[in-house]
Amino acid sequence: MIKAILTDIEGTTSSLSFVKDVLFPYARERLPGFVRAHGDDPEVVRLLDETSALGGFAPECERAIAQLLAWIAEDRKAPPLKALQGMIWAEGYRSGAFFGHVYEDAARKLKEWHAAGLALYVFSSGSVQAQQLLFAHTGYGDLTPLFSGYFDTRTGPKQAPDAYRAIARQIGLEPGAILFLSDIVAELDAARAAGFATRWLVRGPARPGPAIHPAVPDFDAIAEIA
Ligand SMILES: CSCCC(=O)C(=O)COP(=O)(O)O
Ligand SMILES: [Mg+2]
Repeated sequence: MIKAILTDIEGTTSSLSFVKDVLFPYARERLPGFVRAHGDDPEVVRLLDETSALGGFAPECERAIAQLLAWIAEDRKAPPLKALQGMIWAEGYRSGAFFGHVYEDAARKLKEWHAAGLALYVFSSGSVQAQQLLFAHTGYGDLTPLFSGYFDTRTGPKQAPDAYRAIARQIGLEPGAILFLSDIVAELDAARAAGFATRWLVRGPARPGPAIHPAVPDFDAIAEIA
């Protein structure tokens, strides 16, 4: 019996286009200026040091900026990049430059599932701060009260079964009691290998895929949960 739902964001609760065409360019344009302006912020210094360590070079601000921009270009889900993007998006949400996009069916079903007693969690490559910002600033209001917790790649890569095992331990449920929702089959494979139930979100035209992950066009089609 499903007791908790763990959901991906990009392509699942929210559109690919919002992340790729709104959030990513906003952070890319502001990242060099943000890092230079916050060079004495201990958290930014820590993230730049982590960038240098991951990149294999001695700590140096301009070198770290170049590394971060290279990771953006290849959409590398490096934790210090994702953390800095979240810090930059905070200003975008605060100033009203954009809202957090959430599909209508996702917002409605998340509210229904929460009201029915299911525990809701998020697992995204975006930092926990970025996840909370997105759900706090949606067109359907602040959805953060619906969620019991957030996980990012500091728990582990989304395509690694161990990340889902760690999440199940932290949630305190057997993996089989957790349903994972994602648009990416490799993520669903990892969750399934850890024992999670899965649904494959295929928003837009239907695509052939593995029967082990039932395909659904939206959250309304996940009817048997609640
Ligand atoms: C928290 S919104 C930004 C999502 C993000 O940064 C990203 O890389 C996409 O991650 P997801 O795991 O949600 O596909
Ligand atoms: Mg996704």
